Amino acid sequence: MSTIETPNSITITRPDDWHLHLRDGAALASVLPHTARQFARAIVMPNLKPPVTTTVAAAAYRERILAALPEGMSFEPLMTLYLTNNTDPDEIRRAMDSGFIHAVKLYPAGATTNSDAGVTDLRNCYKVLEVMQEVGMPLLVHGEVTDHDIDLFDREAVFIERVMRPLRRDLPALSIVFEHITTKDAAQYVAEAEGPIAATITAHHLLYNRNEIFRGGIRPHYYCLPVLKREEHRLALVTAATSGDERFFLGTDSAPHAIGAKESSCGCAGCYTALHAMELYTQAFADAGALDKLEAFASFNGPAFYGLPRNEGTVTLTRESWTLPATVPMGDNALVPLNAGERIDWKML
Ligand SMILES: NC(=O)N[C@@H](CC(=O)O)C(=O)O
Ligand SMILES: [Zn+2]
Ligand SMILES: [Zn+2]
Repeated sequence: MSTIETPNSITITRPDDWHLHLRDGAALASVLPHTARQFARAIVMPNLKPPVTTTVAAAAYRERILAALPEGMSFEPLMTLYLTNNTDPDEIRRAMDSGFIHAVKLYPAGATTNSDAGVTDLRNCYKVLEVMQEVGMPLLVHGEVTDHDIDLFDREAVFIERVMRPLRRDLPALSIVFEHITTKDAAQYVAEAEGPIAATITAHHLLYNRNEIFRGGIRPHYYCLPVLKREEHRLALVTAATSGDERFFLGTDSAPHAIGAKESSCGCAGCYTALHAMELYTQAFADAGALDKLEAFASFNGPAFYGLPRNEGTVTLTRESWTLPATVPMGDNALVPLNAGERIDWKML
């Protein structure tokens, strides 16, 4: 696997997205080609309504994804199950045996979009987590506490102390991905922890701090959860992503919401980056003078953690300015991508 790198062009092994929302139905059909153009595979989040809680439901969802894939495009959905207070330990064995389910997702109840069916107390799930540890099924974590007395910007740091440390003390061999980390606390925790732990990092958390949500007015398309943090946290994430540490890998958390659900008096959380994810990551790595570290982050570290082969083939990004559309179709509605109407400096061929 060779990396051909010049300041104006980079060719890397075809990357994967280790954290993605594809939704369902007409929305799925609209957004899937964007991801399939950029990535060979993606870990598909199970927070549908109702959530994907069984192997049977995940199999049906996987078929709907494959049926929505345009002719001539190749893409492999890596399915996940949504953990609830009532998940049956036997469901984990069925999921493992399926071969197409690669992880189980923990949403603390009320933490984010479609998390109402999530876990209210992780102690309800210990039998399930023990089976996951035994069979080698990774746990993916939306790492925020939801208690109302915790400041929104502290939710991830508090999660480390209250949930992550006790969980990993009790189940030290359970593989865990700390999803979409947003703080220096989480980056440091993952870098220093013992045992099988990794983290995904989004492009928007590498490029923006929380000022972006308020630049010249309130900008709902920059609102996601966990919310953008202070500059010192962004810098820590850039350091982690570009460090070469194989525990950190790419997960866009691209999260499509119809325009009206975002531009609202109570707008949904989620940034849509599936259209231009690799361009954004390349920008972040170029800004850090670390283009030589992009391939490991985007194409090697994720498969190594999940025990999957690296992809065949390559993609090339060149330094070429283009303008993001103002909107893109989403079923018979539309969504506003991150950076809508703005110029960006890299282009995937
Ligand atoms: N990241 C988000 O802000 N939103 C995600 C849910 C999630 O990943 O927490 C969504 O499904 O819309
Ligand atoms: Zn999340
Ligand atoms: Zn997500």
